[in-house]
Order: sequence, then C-alpha cells, then structure tokens
Amino acid sequence: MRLPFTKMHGAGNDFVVLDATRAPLALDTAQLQRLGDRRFGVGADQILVVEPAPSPDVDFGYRIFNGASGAEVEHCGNGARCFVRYVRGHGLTDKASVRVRTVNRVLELTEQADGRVTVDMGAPAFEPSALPFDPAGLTPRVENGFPLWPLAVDHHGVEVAVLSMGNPHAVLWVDDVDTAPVATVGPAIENHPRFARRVNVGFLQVVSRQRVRLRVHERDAGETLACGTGACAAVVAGIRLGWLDSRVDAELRGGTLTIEWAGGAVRMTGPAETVYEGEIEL
Ligand SMILES: N[C@H](CCC[C@H](N)C(=O)O)C(=O)O
Repeated sequence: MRLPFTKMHGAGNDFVVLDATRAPLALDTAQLQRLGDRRFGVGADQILVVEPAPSPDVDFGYRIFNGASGAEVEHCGNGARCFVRYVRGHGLTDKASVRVRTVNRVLELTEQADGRVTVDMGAPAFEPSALPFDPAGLTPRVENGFPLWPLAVDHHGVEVAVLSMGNPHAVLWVDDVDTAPVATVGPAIENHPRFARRVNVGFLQVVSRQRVRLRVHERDAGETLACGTGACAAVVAGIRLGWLDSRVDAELRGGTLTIEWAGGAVRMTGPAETVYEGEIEL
C-alpha cells in the first residue's frame, strides 16, 4: 500500500502524521514500527493518526503510537501541537482552535498568531493508581505536602515524583541535566517493576522559579529531544513541591516549552514544524 504521510516535529520530538479522516487506517504493529524505523522506514519518535471526530463534542480523534514499539499510548503533547498545524495546513479545518479526543482525555489545541501552539493538556492525576505505580511497602518523603517515593535503582536510591498526564511520568531532580545519568537511570526507572505499564522518566534541573532545564527518557522511545507531557509533569511536580511559580519556561534539548498550571488543566505552549510531505510503500 502506498501511504502518504507528513513528517513533523515539536521542539525536535519528531513524528510521522497520517490522515485517517477520509478512510480508516488499519496498520499493524510491524507497519507502525516500519514507519518509526530510522533506517528501514521513515523514522519518528511517535506516529500520530488524525481520525474523524469520535463524538460530537470534539473535532477529531487523535491516536498516538510509539515509533519503536508500535504500541498505542495515551498522550503526546508535542504531537498535539503538530496535530493542529497539520489539520489546518491540510484543509481539514479552518478553526484556529480544535478539540480532539485521545484514548482517555479531551485536549484543546490553539494555533497562536505568532505560529506557536497552545494546548490545554487536561489535568494531572496524582494518585499512584493513575499511572499505575505500586507504592506498597514504600514510605514517601513528603515535601510541601507532596510525596517523593524512594526507588532502588542500579544499587543506589533515587527519589521520584509520580504523576499522570494521561500517560505515566516519574520525575527526579538533578543539579545539571548535562551530566544527568539519563542513559542508565532512565531505562532502569522506565522498566522498574513498580510501574506496571512502564513509565516516562524526567530529569529536572531547577534554574529559577520561572525556568527549568529538562531531559526526558521516554517510555518505548529512549531519550527524545523534547517531551511535552514530560515537561508538563516535571513543572507540575516542581510547583507542587513549592519550587516553581505557576508559569515556567522549560528548556529541553530540542527547544523551549512554556508550561502554566494553577491547579486544574495544564497549558503548554510551544513550536510545531512541518519538515516534508512523503509517501512510503508499506
Ligand atoms: N513516550 C510517551 C508518548 C509520547 C510522549 C511525548 N512525545 C510527548 O510529547 O508528550 C509514552 O509512552 O507515554
């Protein structure tokens, strides 16, 4: 099958975007992995699928698959910004603001006059069962009323905040992201048995109350140049701990995202770029 696609990125987190609004796309895991493969296919951290509205309260369905595994996941923040750029650029809507339904939440995506995109990412969930995370037998250290959980990782202990943005996140703090053990501690926490559906792992450096630096080892993808839900999770954790104000610029390797949270839904603003249009024989 010849499959048209659009290659896009949000702050260096890259995507293959597919249009399933005119005809359903039934791609199997091997085909999704081929799209994600950087040598045998197109190459992307995630595959994003634009679907017709599954309910009258939204404009589109939004499905996300990790490129390496082909596994469907619950949310992709950088992808959401590219989603609205895609549907407006491909004539699927003329709205500047669209509502989309993922497997477990509704998002609102708004293209700003300066070309950046703001996403209402929905509210974070803090109960361990939302990830899921198994805290059995652990005693958290509570800071500012927010639990930090001790985990044994590679023969040393780390403390993580855990929260869901629809997808699961663990956040730990480092003095300098450039020297953070992302390549070793990242996979160790991603695959820790207390996370039954594994987890995305954020390494957060607090620069000031309005600025952080962040690296993310993503579930199923390894370290990406940016992670939108990871930036939201890390900033929300920092705000809950009393270390950050309600509007924070998060500097990731591929670009900067602005995260706002005062309780309720998280708002994320950042770039969305189209790289090229293509076709692949699957
Ligand atoms: N790897 C993530 C999905 C992509 C999230 C990230 N690319 C974003 O921008 O939020 C997971 O398995 O939950």
